[in-house]
Amino acid sequence: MADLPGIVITGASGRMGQMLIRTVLASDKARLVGAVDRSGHDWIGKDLGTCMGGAEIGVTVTDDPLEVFAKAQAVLDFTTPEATVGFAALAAQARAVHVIGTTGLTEDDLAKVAAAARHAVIVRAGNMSLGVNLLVQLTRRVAEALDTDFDIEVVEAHHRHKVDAPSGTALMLGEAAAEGRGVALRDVADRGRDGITGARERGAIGFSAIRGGDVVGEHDVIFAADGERVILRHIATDRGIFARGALKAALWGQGKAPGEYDMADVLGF
Ligand SMILES: NC(=O)C1=CN([C@@H]2O[C@H](COP(=O)(O)OP(=O)(O)OC[C@H]3O[C@@H](n4cnc5c(N)ncnc54)[C@H](O)[C@@H]3O)[C@@H](O)[C@H]2O)C=CC1
Ligand SMILES: O=C(O)C1=N[C@H](C(=O)O)C[C@H](O)C1
Repeated sequence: MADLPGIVITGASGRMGQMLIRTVLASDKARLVGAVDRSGHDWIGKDLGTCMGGAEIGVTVTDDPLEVFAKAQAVLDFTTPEATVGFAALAAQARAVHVIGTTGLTEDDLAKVAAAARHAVIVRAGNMSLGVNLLVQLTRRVAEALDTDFDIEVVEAHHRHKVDAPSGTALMLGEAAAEGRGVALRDVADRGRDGITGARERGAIGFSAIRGGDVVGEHDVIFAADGERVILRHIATDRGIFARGALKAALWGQGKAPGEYDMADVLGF
């Protein structure tokens, strides 16, 4: 048991944090060695098991990441951009594999993550599920095959608590579509339409976001031409798919050379 990679989970009380905890505790390939949440959260200083409504498990939730990262081989991090940038530097210092699921990172945040990846392994993806990462490959191939007679639109739906848009997944799909077309997403992205927008530009990749209820995550990539539409779709109904992907990434990253990787590397796509 002591030989198994030790995992720390940040954002332990969150929707993904709790799913990651259950996934790691159920795994025979890793052991949970720490749980972190933000200063002031009412779980700090308490046993994680009791916080989650069960028996004690001997892991105390802390707001001191450095202390627990030092005993970890991997950190699973689904928190906020600000927290993730800080964790990237600390995980690199501890030489722990940092699995980043957090979305909504700015260019500046990404530069800081890239700097940390010079010293340690970082696996970052806006979606860690097998199905979405397959959809990314399919999107690239369909975009390669169809010309700009086909308008590309990415439509996503998420629960009412989500704070960023477009979703990290929508951006991954948009990037894949742009790559397939041989263009840069930043040059063709059409985000946040409202009012008299003018007609759609040929070659644009559009994004739309729906927020409501408890939707786990739904993504459509629509290729719309005159007379026909091709629609690629992924529907997530259980956050376990993201947590299993994150744990797989943490195990895959052990012993790899420092650098920034994604789920396509982990899954061998
Ligand atoms: N890549 C993927 O496969 C997926 C990514 N996500 C992303 O993960 C992130 C979290 O999503 P949810 O769990 O739904 O959010 P949530 O709001 O339920 O959880 C966030 C957690 O982070 C904690 N936190 C905030 N600041 C912190 C700090 N400085 N230190 C430690 N903990 C801190 C909060 O207290 C909370 O427990 C979002 O960016 C979301 O888009 C979500 C699902 C899948
Ligand atoms: O916030 C979420 O919930 C999710 N976020 C990720 C994203 O931004 O794409 C992944 C998943 O869709 C759920």
